[in-house]
Amino acid sequence: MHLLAIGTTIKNIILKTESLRIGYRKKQLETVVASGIDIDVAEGELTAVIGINGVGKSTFLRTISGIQPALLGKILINTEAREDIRPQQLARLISLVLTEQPLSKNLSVAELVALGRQPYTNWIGTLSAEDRKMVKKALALVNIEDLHNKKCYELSDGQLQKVLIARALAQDTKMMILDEPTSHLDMYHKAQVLKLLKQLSQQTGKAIIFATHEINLALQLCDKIILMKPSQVIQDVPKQLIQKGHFESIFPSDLIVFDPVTETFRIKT
Ligand SMILES: Nc1ncnc2c1ncn2[C@@H]1O[C@H](COP(=O)(O)OP(=O)(O)OP(=O)(O)O)[C@@H](O)[C@H]1O
Repeated sequence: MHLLAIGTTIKNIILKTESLRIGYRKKQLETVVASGIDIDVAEGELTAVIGINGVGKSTFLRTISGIQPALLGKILINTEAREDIRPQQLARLISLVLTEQPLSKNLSVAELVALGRQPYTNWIGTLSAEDRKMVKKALALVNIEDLHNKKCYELSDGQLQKVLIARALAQDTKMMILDEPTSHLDMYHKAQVLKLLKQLSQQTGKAIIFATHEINLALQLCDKIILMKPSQVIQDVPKQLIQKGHFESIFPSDLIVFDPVTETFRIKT
């Protein structure tokens, strides 16, 4: 078992990558998006993946979650090589919340959240008492019990995002991966959803990894940050990344600057 010492606490490592290279392969042609990725994520940790548009955040999340193959290197999930894990077992280890995923908005909230139980139900999808209990618990954790009978087409973007998070919780996995969970949300609801992820990582012990453009919020809330730059991918705690000056060079400096004192980006005047 891989363990990580954080202060005096020892935590299980849920995800580890070694010399990982990600990108796309078409016939003989390999397009490398990022390489030399060495990261680890432990239980109960909230980790943000940040970086400019097109740097490879979604490609990274799709690769670690098994939607697309790695070009090179290792991905260990709960100490097992990802390619050795059968799809059914992977679905019990990783839940995914993707943007723009096709979903039937004709379903009620409870029905959509119940889809998270698919890795556990029989082939006709009959819910057991345990499945129903997990759906109820997921709705309660996200604090949306009052929505359970609503149709998904009746929900606001913020409510729908919470329903998708509840579906991932109902899947009862060690790790939850979200790609831009706060896109389309206003400032208040962005903060609300990210705060919810923080609480869930602490309450449930899940490792939660999400891609985001909300750097200011991620710096305040996350245990760790995976910073993707065109030349390298670095993982560290927010304080260390700030102290080492990594945020000063993320964006071209003509428009916005990072203020290490307030730990926020500002428009250049
Ligand atoms: N299916 C694909 N085939 C080939 N190249 C792709 C494919 N999908 C994405 N890319 C390329 O991979 C690179 C990384 O894209 P990716 O979507 O992972 O970036 P991102 O950091 O998530 O971007 P954004 O912040 O804009 O969502 C880009 O150059 C993109 O054009």
